[in-house]
Amino acid sequence: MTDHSISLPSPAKLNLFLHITGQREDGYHELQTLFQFIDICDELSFNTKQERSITIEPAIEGVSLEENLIYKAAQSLWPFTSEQIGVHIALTKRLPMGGGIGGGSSNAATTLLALNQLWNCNLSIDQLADLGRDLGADVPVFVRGHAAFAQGIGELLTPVEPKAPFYLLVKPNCHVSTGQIFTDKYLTRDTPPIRIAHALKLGGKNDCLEVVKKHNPEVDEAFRWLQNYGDVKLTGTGACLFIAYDNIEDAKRVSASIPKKWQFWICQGCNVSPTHLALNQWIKSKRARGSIAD
Ligand SMILES: C[C@](O)(CO)[C@H](O)COP(=O)(O)OP(=O)(O)OC[C@H]1O[C@@H](n2ccc(N)nc2=O)[C@H](O)[C@@H]1O
Ligand SMILES: Nc1ncnc2c1ncn2[C@@H]1O[C@H](COP(=O)(O)OP(=O)(O)OP(=O)(O)O)[C@@H](O)[C@H]1O
Repeated sequence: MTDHSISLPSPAKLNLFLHITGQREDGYHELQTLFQFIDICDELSFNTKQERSITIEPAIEGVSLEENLIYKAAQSLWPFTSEQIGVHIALTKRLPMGGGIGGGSSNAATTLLALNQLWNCNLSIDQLADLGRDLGADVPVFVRGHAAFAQGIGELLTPVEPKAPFYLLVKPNCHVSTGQIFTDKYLTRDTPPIRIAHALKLGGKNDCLEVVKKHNPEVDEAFRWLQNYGDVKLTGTGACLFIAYDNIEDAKRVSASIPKKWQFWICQGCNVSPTHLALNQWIKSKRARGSIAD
């Protein structure tokens, strides 16, 4: 890595619970959720160039360049750059899309954090989180880079330190439409609000689960299979399901018999985002080379 290039991991997140406490006039839902990162990551490599263009390789199947959240995030920083700077971004995609683990939002946040450095935009984390909010409800937590209790429509974040167990994460073979879940008239929308201390101690449930299972029989099937092996949870609006284990061997034992049709990962919760750990390392070595004043 040089002053003109950086490679960063872009992690997934889990919603350890997700309560819907109401709905606003504009249709958006008021939530309470607990975000924790996990150590499965996409990888993004950024190389600046002396022409004003943003290129991404490889393209994501089914997503045009202009729709790619990486492109949108880079574009949102244009107003804070000089005319003659651009970027080429190499993407290694590992996170499944539409699984409720926030890969697109994470990629957007990683791009904001990287280009803020490489393009010398000098924006604060608050400013980057504000830009991120316009790209997706989950972008700000990835920008801030700490596990958080979220309220409002997901934008009011309080950093927290939940336990960081191992997780068995399973992806049923289907793609859940977030819009379809949030517009279902039978969605639970009146869970009473809880306090942070309660959330950390006792956790909660995912109010989307029943509606997600109803629209996606494959989630229902995977949920019933996993129920034999622990306390199964849905992340976001799915389709991914997870079980927490204190011991990695337990996760491995269950994973050995998972039906072949479902993808799975064994991972660990992280309360600090791997993106921030790598970025701080890069800033430190840049300082050591004398390129940034303390
Ligand atoms: C449910 C979560 O996964 C929890 O982490 C996220 O809040 C959803 O994140 P996302 O997919 O990035 O969501 P967005 O792209 O911002 O919104 C997708 C759609 O979900 C609905 N939506 C989203 C967030 C929210 N608090 N209320 C909503 O009703 C809206 O219909 C919106 O059009
Ligand atoms: N860089 C990107 N990576 C993944 N998806 C992207 C990206 N850019 C745009 N998208 C679009 O965003 C959609 C949602 O992607 P994402 O991986 O964030 O879903 P998700 O895991 O369900 O997230 P969430 O929990 O935020 O709902 C994808 O189906 C895709 O059409």
